[in-house]
Amino acid sequence: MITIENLCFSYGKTQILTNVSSQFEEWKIYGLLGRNGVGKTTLLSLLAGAQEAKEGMILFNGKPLFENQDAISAIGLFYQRNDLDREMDHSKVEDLFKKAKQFRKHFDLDYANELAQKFNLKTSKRMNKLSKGNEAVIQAILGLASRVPVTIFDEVYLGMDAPSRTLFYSELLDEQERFPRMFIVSTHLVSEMEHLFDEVKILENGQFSLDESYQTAVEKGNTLTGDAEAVSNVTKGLKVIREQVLGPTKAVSVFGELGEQVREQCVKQNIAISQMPLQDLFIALTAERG
Ligand SMILES: Nc1ncnc2c1ncn2[C@@H]1O[C@H](COP(=O)(O)OP(=O)(O)OP(=O)(O)O)[C@@H](O)[C@H]1O
Repeated sequence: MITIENLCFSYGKTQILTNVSSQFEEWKIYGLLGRNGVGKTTLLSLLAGAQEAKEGMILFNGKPLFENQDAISAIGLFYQRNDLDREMDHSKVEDLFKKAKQFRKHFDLDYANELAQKFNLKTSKRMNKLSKGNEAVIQAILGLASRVPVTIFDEVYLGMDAPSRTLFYSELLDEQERFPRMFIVSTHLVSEMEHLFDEVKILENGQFSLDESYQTAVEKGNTLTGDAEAVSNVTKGLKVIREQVLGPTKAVSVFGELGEQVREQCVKQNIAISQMPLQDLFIALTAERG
């Protein structure tokens, strides 16, 4: 398990993370969401021990994570193009897989080759001759086949075409069933990936503005649609995150638990309640404060 306590991080005078506290538990898939530049990659690199948290704490199974040998062998960070690839620019994909096998004791070479076939990736190709999409595919394969207890994918889908992304998502779910472990996945493709998530964390203004199970998160976002005046009355005092007026009809999205009273009012006044998809909830919540 990874625990973050009062984590602060800055690049020079620019504060990126401010007093972040949270937890990442075993056997769960976490979706890390946030607008461009909020600090997702920064947070993931801290979680992977690639840089040190100078203020606050990051613990791996109760002990400081940075330069902790147990954490180093248990956590893998996979992103579009990493140093291992660069060092191996003139090597073949099959050599990269063999190298990964030496480096990661649970790396499954047969599974990596099986995935390469599924993704139509020729393992005899040299690394510096790969398309951008295939570079991304390699990171997905390395992450899945490494079978490390904590697998972090930082926007690894970038450059992959739609069929490859779909294959990646289904392999990730299959792997999670075969060898349960923790996955932390940062993404902007919320609607495409939300079915993967057990937990959702939205990073905004240096903190998690939402940090809960996927189910709880989506149950909190509802759109009330009906007669404009009736909807305005029912939603008074609720946390409104989006409003749309369509002639005499109004659709108001609210965040938070809807009480029995509100639900009864909606039935009486013919106001439809629909749960917001995570993508819409993410846009509305993060657009709110710009
Ligand atoms: N090494 C660095 N030195 C200085 N500033 C940096 C450095 N790395 C990132 N930043 C800045 O820190 C902020 C957070 O960057 P980060 O890459 O963590 O965001 P992100 O949420 O992953 O963004 P995106 O979704 O666009 O990939 C950005 O403003 C970025 O410009």
